[in-house]
Amino acid sequence: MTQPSLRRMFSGVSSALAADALDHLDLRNQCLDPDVMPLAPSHTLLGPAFCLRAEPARDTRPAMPYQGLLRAMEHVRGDEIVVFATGRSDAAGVWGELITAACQARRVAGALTDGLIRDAAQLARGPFPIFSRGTVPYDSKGRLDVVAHGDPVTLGSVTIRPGDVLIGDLDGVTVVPAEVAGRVAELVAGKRAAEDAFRAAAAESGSLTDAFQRYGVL
Ligand SMILES: O=C([O-])CC(=O)C(=O)O
Ligand SMILES: [Mg+2]
Repeated sequence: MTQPSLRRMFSGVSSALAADALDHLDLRNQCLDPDVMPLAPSHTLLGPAFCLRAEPARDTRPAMPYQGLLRAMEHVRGDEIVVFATGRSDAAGVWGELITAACQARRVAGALTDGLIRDAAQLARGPFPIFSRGTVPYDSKGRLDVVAHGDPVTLGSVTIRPGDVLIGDLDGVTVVPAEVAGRVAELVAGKRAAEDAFRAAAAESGSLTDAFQRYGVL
């Protein structure tokens, strides 16, 4: 799916609205763990996933460090979001300002990891959206090696396949499987209209019960 069509389908759609639509399709396990959060409140994600996976390094003093990472990052395309699966590792900051600089030049749409990042002060001031569990100053060299890219990855209990649509904001990250993206966009439009009507009614009457009886959403 191209970014312009994704933008058209999901413009302004929150992770919560997307999760509600997925609930409707009985896809009830599509949100990442709640500790995966944006580095800055302005950091939001919308785009297809580019997946890579890291494992604990075999060699703490590698002669040729970063090889898997460098190889993988040659394949990421503009508009994609790099999904860096680490098995929720605390071993190293797998993302930083140098990787970000290259990604910005390629117009990559953002980065997401179930691990940790570093260079947070610079990155929090920048526009490139980054979601992670937190920060640590350690380098990945000799700690975590990228061992695969282009394959599905699992973050916590949620599987992300290349091309699945990621919607992230301050609430967290919702993963929309690519094959239901069109249906989710339709359901979101309906829920959004109902929420708008609910909000107006609730603001006027102050009664949640009344608004819920009229519009059937919350
Ligand atoms: O060295 C790394 O893997 C991450 C990093 O600090 C950067 O991208 O600046
Ligand atoms: Mg750095």
